[in-house]
Amino acid sequence: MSAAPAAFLASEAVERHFPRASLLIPSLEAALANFSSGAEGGVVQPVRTVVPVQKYNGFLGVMPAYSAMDDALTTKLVTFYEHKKDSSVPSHQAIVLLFDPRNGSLKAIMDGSIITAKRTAAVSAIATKFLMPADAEVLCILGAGVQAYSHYEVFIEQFSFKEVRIWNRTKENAVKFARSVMGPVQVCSSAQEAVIGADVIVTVTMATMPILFGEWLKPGAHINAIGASRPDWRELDDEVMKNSVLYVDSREAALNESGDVILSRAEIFAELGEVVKGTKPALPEKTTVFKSLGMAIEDTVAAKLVYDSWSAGN
Ligand SMILES: NC(=O)c1ccc[n+]([C@@H]2O[C@H](COP(=O)([O-])OP(=O)(O)OC[C@H]3O[C@@H](n4cnc5c(N)ncnc54)[C@H](O)[C@@H]3O)[C@@H](O)[C@H]2O)c1
Ligand SMILES: O=C(O)[C@@H]1CCCCN1
Repeated sequence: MSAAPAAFLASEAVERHFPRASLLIPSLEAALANFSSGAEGGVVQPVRTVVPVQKYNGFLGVMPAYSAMDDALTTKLVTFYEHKKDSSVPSHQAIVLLFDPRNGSLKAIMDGSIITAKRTAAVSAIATKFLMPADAEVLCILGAGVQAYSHYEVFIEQFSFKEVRIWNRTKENAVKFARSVMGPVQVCSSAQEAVIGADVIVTVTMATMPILFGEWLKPGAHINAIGASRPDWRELDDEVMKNSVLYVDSREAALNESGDVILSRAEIFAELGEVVKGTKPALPEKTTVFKSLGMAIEDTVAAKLVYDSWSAGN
């Protein structure tokens, strides 16, 4: 006897079954809370394995996870390469493999790029909901790549900012961003100009050295720090890290992978899942950083959502 062949869900199918990042927010909140509940949360998720491909400035990440609550077993394979300006391929490419947890059979292979873009932005939206200052008016995005777009989409849907600003190292991509999204976006010529007075800041760059400096920050601002996922990479300077209350997705991952956390020696206050559960407070009146490394369990719940919708024939 052999298992039924695995389904292949290309990016169009994933997009069709996962059209909006916000659809995932309830299951992501549950997954974050379960992850931060230890053994009783039923999440098994080792820190990802990352293989450097030094010759080409690239990395291969392997991200397995099992959620007992969702009864879902996946692994994501993701490559991330420092972008060559003339490169025609995206800097991040991914697939997610979904297994039948009862017998180990492979059920589906699906595009992982859309899942990565949307689940990351949805988790940042969750962090922002808890940690942004009351009456936040100004959103600032540093970076104009894939994650900038996915964050913009879910943030505009979930919150009501009066002003959105963007800065990018290559200004023409910031201009392109401002022209292609639905609402008004102000293109800034420097990161400092974009950050000063901002209430919520999203850093979504491939920077390896700080691009956000503490001296620019409005007290009480909330920062979602999405890039710099290597132990020697930074997006935030020491002043940001030391003068903010630091939330992370996973303590273990942050202490292994985040240059911003490791090199600044900043103290981790809480995992986001602990805030969702209510065992650690959200402190929206303080300046807060949510350092996101990205967790396999987020891909697991996203892949389950896509697969369940697809197999129901929606
Ligand atoms: N935390 C998570 O869960 C998660 C998930 C996916 C991606 N990421 C990270 O988010 C970041 C953005 O990912 P993406 O898919 O949007 O990448 P992308 O390649 O689409 O965009 C990268 C952006 O960074 C800018 N950039 C590149 N090098 C820079 C530098 N040295 N200084 C300043 N800006 C620079 C580029 O101009 C571009 O706007 C990456 O660091 C990526 O690894 C995190
Ligand atoms: O969680 C993720 O999917 C990404 C992969 C690339 C590095 C940063 N984190």
